[in-house]
Amino acid sequence: MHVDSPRQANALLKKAVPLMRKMDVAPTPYNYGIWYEYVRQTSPKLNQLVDTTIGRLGSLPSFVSKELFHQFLVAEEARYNNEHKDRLEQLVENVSQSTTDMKSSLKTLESNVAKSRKVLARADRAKHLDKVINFLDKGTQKALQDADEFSKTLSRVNKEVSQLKAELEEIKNNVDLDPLTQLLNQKGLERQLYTLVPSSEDDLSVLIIDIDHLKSVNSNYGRRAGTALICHISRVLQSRKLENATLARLHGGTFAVVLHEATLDFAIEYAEILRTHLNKQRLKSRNGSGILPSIQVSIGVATIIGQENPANLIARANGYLDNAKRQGRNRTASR
Ligand SMILES: Nc1nc2c(ncn2[C@@H]2O[C@H](COP(=O)(O)OP(=O)(O)OP(=O)(O)O)[C@@H](O)[C@H]2O)c(=O)[nH]1
Repeated sequence: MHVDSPRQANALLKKAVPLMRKMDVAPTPYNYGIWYEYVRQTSPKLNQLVDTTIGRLGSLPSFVSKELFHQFLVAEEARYNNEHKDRLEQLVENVSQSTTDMKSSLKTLESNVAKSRKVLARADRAKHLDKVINFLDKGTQKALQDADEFSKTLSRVNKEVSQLKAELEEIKNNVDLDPLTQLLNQKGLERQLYTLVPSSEDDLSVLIIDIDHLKSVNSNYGRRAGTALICHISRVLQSRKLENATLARLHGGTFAVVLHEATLDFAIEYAEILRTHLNKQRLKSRNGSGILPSIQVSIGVATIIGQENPANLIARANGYLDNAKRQGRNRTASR
């Protein structure tokens, strides 16, 4: 997957958004995703499909962009990872082997039946009846065994295919989620922001919250304690979530909170409430290495300016977070 720098993303969005407006395309995450990749010219096939659809229908209906999104964007990230590919290849190999065995077994039975028929057609058939019955009995027993084996293989394969389908479906649904906390991941957050920005009126604020000295927590108390700390903060953020807010874990110990209809002053106040609440919490380490120091986080807060694009807004909040770290950590900065 390619990751564009904020500058590149900005330039691409400047091309994509006017096109979307011209086509009267709704500002949904799917549409942003598709038109972003369209102007980026990531896949000639995608561009060709978009052009053909617009040529035929005069626009790109949302069900088409949703399908293209799953086909071209999700597919790239999630659909067929190597593990799934290997499992599918193994399945096809198993079915193919079983089918060959079954075919050869049926052929043998067919030839046994033909031979028996010939014997029964002879004048002295009475002499050979026992032999023929035995012969046919053995042949059918063998075919039944093989058919049973084949049917077992088929149901194994069927079960495995259903499981693969379910796993792929889950990957598709979770492509925007952070597996550790089930909050949105960075990509999910960006998609959300693309839908929120057009309707915001200078009142969309972003908090980037980063755990202070997570590296030391990992080395002093073990990585499990560090991960437990990440999960704990995620739970605190969820329990203190404001209505209409969006939460994400961007990476490691870094979270984002998007506040809709929140001025900069309000967002700073809310950031301070979260930070001081976290300061009062202590986590106990399970491996007996003691109680972790009080939770400290640094927070960068930015409020959207005019038609600022999401990547820029996040980059500004990250810049303010760096300022909070430089000024000594465990504080909120908005400049
Ligand atoms: N336990 C745990 N650690 C993680 C996880 N993801 C990333 N990390 C680690 O978290 C640490 C984050 O370090 P930084 O943010 O660079 O620095 P820091 O020690 O938190 O220091 P400051 O952010 O400057 O206060 C790195 O050592 C990562 O390896 C995770 O899921 N669990």
